[in-house]
Amino acid sequence: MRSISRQLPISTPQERRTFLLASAASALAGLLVLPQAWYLSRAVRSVFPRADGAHAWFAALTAFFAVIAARAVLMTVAKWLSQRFASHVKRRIRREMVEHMAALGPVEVRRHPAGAWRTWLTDGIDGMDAYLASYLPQAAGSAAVPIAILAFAAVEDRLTAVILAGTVPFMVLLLVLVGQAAQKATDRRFEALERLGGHFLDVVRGLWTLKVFGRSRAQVGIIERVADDYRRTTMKVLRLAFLSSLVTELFTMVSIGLVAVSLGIRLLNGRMDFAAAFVLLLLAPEYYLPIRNAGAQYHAARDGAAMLERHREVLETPIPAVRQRDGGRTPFVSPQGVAIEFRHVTVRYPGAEKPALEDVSFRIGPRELVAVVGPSGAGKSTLLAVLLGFIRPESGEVFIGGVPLDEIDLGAFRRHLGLVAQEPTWFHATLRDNVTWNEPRSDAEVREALVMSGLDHVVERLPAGLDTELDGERVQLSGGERQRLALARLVLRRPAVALLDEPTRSLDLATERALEERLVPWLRARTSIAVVHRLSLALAADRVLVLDGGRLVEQGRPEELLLAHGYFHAMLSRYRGEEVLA
Ligand SMILES: Nc1ncnc2c1ncn2[C@@H]1O[C@H](COP(=O)(O)OP(=O)(O)OP(=O)(O)O)[C@@H](O)[C@H]1O
Repeated sequence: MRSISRQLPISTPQERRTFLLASAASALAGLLVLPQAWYLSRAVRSVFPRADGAHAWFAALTAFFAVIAARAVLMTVAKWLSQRFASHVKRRIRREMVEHMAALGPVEVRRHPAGAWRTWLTDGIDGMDAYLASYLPQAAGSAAVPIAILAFAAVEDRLTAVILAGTVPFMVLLLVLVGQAAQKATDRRFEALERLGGHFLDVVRGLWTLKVFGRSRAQVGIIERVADDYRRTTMKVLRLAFLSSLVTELFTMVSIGLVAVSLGIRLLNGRMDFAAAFVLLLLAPEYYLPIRNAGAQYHAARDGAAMLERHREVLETPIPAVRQRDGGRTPFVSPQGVAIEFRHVTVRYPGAEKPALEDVSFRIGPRELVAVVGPSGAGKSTLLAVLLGFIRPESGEVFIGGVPLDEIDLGAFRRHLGLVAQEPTWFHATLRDNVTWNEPRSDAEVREALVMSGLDHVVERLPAGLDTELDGERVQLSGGERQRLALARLVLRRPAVALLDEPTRSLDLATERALEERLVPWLRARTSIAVVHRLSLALAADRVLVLDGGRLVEQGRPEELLLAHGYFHAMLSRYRGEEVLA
């Protein structure tokens, strides 16, 4: 439980204010139980004959109801403030995680499965309510009530104070023991929930492959197993939650019983005033209430704490490329591009033995189209990831316009970049918004981009043309159409540096050739790097970089490389053979 209190998720003054107010209101509502019990005992005593008379009875009862009303108001205020605090913290945590996720970039983000991200950002954060809105404010204000009751008992009746003080350590010890077991169980349950999210996502994404390979049933079996694991861990958590409730309830009953017996005996012997005994008897359950609440809510609170741990882990993951995010240097980039230089760059993915790029050096200038070729896994996409700032080299340096990439204001540099990724994405919006990114563009500009990318033929076939909603249900784009959409985006952006990762992979040969004819002059008008498997674009490039096993094994003009009869020549011979077969 101490570990939870150490992780107060407060980071803004507003959150601190709301939390303190909520805790104060909750503590005050708790403390009012003292006058409440006091006035009730006076009212009850006044009913007996020879007591203070009707007037005192009425006054005590009025005060009792006034205190109850004040408590109700304070509890409502405390609840409202706690909810406000919870929604502030949840909103901030969600924003911080999404912002950090965006800053980490795709390479780092993939270190956690997509399903885990989904679980954290939806169920995980929403599941923090019990922790943030109930557990924390109550826990912060709860110490005040038992201390006040103990002090009151010490003044009124020493023996009751001794019983109250003496029983608490046992209850805390029992709770700590159950809590330790519950911590492991709740953490396992949270992990099972993450796994479940991941497997569901795998099935939805990979249904084609799973069906064709006859693995969909097996996958359903896996989901059943994971779901069963989640069910079992949830049941274990619930068992422990019931156990901790049972332990605290039992112990509380025994302790209250002890207080009642000691008070009763002395009352019978006439050694104690009725009102004093009655008020202490009323206060005894309130004394144990915070511990009972802690026991009952511990498992829910642990879920919130587990989510907070994930939040901290994500925020502590260092952002790969950018050493200085704000106030970085801005290289001069002209519309014709910028000089990009790799000097002895070696890149290793976390945990990988072999580097993905090894001692790679080259230089590209403005108005130059460079094709990067090489077998699968050679490090071509990694080269682009380095340039985009998604992964940081282990050694060596990258210079943009003479400025080291590490010192660059990456946000400003990325505004000059355009990218056609290997698997282009589309968003739930109209085709026009997908091409323009919602930026105001003239019809002529959009038209030019459509023609250049070959997307115009696709638009003609769509029911509402450019205003067709891409919703994934009625209108879906094929792989080649998505690629053309990405190219249209690139052309419309007019970047100084164009990066393309297999831009024509899903296109048929005729479409590819037609596209290249239009695209190559455009690419040559800026700094362009195109990763290609299909080598016709490489033949049209100003220069070719050949990667193999992470090393830059050849570079030069395509005609020079062909004459050298090296890697590129061999690749081209194979490629031509495949093309003839195709
Ligand atoms: N996120 C990653 N984590 C760990 N290793 C990775 C990661 N991405 C790529 N690799 C490894 O780095 C090496 C280079 O991968 P990269 O994707 O750059 O190759 P590529 O030349 O683009 O391949 P392809 O042509 O198949 O796309 C490969 O061995 C790959 O397994």
